[in-house]
Amino acid sequence: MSQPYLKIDQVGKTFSRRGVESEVLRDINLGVEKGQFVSIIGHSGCGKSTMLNLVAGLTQATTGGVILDNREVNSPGPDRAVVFQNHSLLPWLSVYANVRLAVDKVFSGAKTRAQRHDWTMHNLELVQMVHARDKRPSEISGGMKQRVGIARALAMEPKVLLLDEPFGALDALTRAHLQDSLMRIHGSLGNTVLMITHDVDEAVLLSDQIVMMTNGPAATIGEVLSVPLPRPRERLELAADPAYIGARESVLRFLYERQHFVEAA
Ligand SMILES: Nc1ncnc2c1ncn2[C@@H]1O[C@H](COP(=O)(O)OP(=O)(O)OP(=O)(O)O)[C@@H](O)[C@H]1O
Repeated sequence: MSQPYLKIDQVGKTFSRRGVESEVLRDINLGVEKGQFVSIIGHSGCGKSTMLNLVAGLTQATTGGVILDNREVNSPGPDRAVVFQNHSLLPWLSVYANVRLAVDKVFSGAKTRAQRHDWTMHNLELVQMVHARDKRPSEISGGMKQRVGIARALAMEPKVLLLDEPFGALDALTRAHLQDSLMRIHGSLGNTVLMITHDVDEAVLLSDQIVMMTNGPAATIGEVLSVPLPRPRERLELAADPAYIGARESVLRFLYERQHFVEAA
């Protein structure tokens, strides 16, 4: 059988701090096919960010490993671009320069200056941010900053886009706009995406698969739900769609019946 494009293989992660060991993840096995949009959902503190960081190469697995496109992941690299909840734009650079910096880093050998400029502008267009290209991050809204972060990540042409609650800090309307943008971009570019979210509707609307994590310590994947809704998806039409309602209910049942949130002591 052929390998999935992204494979998390029997991964376990134990942190050691001042001689105290805490097992955060155990026996994580997940395969993601090229072009799939996969969400990870689970209660706070179960280890979702740790899992994403392992794929990003920011954390090393204690056991098992991560394989992307037949190569083992051991360190961060431009083939895995991460967008965090709180934007990580450089405040002294313009919107354009923030994206251009990533473009120059990845494509300085492969594209000419003019091509790198065009590529930067193309990615700003994708997220509809060309109009603010000369602004600094402090001069634009939170939603706009996340758009720029997404443009910067897309501009690196990563093999997998890693989104750690990218819309978590935004108001509901801005969030909906950005979800629609992301769906449109995924629809046209076919990116492989791994996204952490706490929002059940967001997970169902955007995903092909929803990975549901059990509570920690030693959290693992409790269930993977396929979302069989055809694309392109329209949020208003889906609200009354039985398949959408069924998927939403499955995730809610998992989170609130099978895996109650227990507040850490
Ligand atoms: N570098 C670290 N050293 C020690 N413990 C860590 C480290 N990083 C994370 N942890 C612990 O691992 C557990 C899982 O954290 P993680 O941030 O992955 O969870 P999460 O599901 O993403 O949480 P949330 O939904 O609240 O963002 C937590 O108990 C956290 O304290």
